[in-house]
Amino acid sequence: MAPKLNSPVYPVVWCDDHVQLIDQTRLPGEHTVVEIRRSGDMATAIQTMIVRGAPAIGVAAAFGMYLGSREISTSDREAFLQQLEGIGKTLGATRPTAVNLFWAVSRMLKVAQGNPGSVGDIQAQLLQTAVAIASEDVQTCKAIGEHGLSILPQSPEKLCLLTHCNAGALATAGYGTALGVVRSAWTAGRLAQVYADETRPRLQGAKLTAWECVQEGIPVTVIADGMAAHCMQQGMIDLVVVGADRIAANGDAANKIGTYSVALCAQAHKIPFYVAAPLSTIDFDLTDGSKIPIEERHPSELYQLGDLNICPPGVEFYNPAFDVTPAALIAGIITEHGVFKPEDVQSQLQHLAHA
Ligand SMILES: CSC[C@@H](O)[C@@H](O)C(=O)COP(=O)(O)O
Repeated sequence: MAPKLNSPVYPVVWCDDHVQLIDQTRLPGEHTVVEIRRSGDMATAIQTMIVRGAPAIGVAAAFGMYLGSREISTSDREAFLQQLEGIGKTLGATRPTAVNLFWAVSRMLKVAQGNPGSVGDIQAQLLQTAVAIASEDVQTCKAIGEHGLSILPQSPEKLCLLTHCNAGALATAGYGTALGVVRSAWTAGRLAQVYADETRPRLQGAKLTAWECVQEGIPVTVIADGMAAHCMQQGMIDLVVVGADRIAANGDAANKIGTYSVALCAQAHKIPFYVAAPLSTIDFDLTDGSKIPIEERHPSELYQLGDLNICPPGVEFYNPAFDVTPAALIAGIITEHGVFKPEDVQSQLQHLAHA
């Protein structure tokens, strides 16, 4: 049996002089930690989804920037900053949808540009900033979890909550966004059951959300994505909470492919549909969700199940990794600053955004 990972789970950890990533491509069967010492390896780890989930990608990219800063050999400040920008571009080219990646790279670049000291001083401040981004993210997730308690429907019965993909500790620096709400509801004694959509094609729900719930002793039922509507029709779901990869200024939210269908089903059954995400996931530069870049991934994610090729030769594939749920379907966005109607996100939160 695979060794138990430490609980709570921290998927991106700074360790003396390198980063340790939990290899999420191998969970739940194997609990492997990958050591990352170079920015190029961090870019590959993000692209291949060893580390995944919007806030976790942001934290990983921040450490990638620091690792990259150590690879630059010049002591000339301007040349250093220019090369650092190039490293930011390499990291930014890995996954286009999660805005936390660009947010973290931009915060790291601003720190470097704003430091008038030597290259050594800048490198030291970059490491401090990456560590701060990671620890802030855990605190942010805990605040999201706390605010999430306020959206739980008042009922003498314990609640059944449905989620899609994995927005848990693994997808953040720790604790999770949507699963942060689940954890808080569980601790408060308000939760009966989590329904986890398996989340084709990569099965983050069946593999990662289910694994996290089992680690915490939270009752979890995995369903195939196509079963969510049926479960809602049967009255089995009280509430839907999902994460997000990028939220536009008007409250439209991109999340794992299939989230939009869940939101439509929830609307049809009058079940509240919430998005839980930190401020770093809101892209105030995009007026609406149609402008969110949607990553397309390799078709093998669709036709390969383990070593098995499940489709006949000659088939074409389309594999968008995310979809956009229109703000009109979202009851509220749970952030570290409270719960907001999608239409209020810009007016209430833009002034708080850092980078
Ligand atoms: C707190 S994580 C929110 C989202 O990043 C999550 O729901 C999701 O869609 C992750 O997609 P992934 O492709 O696994 O990186």
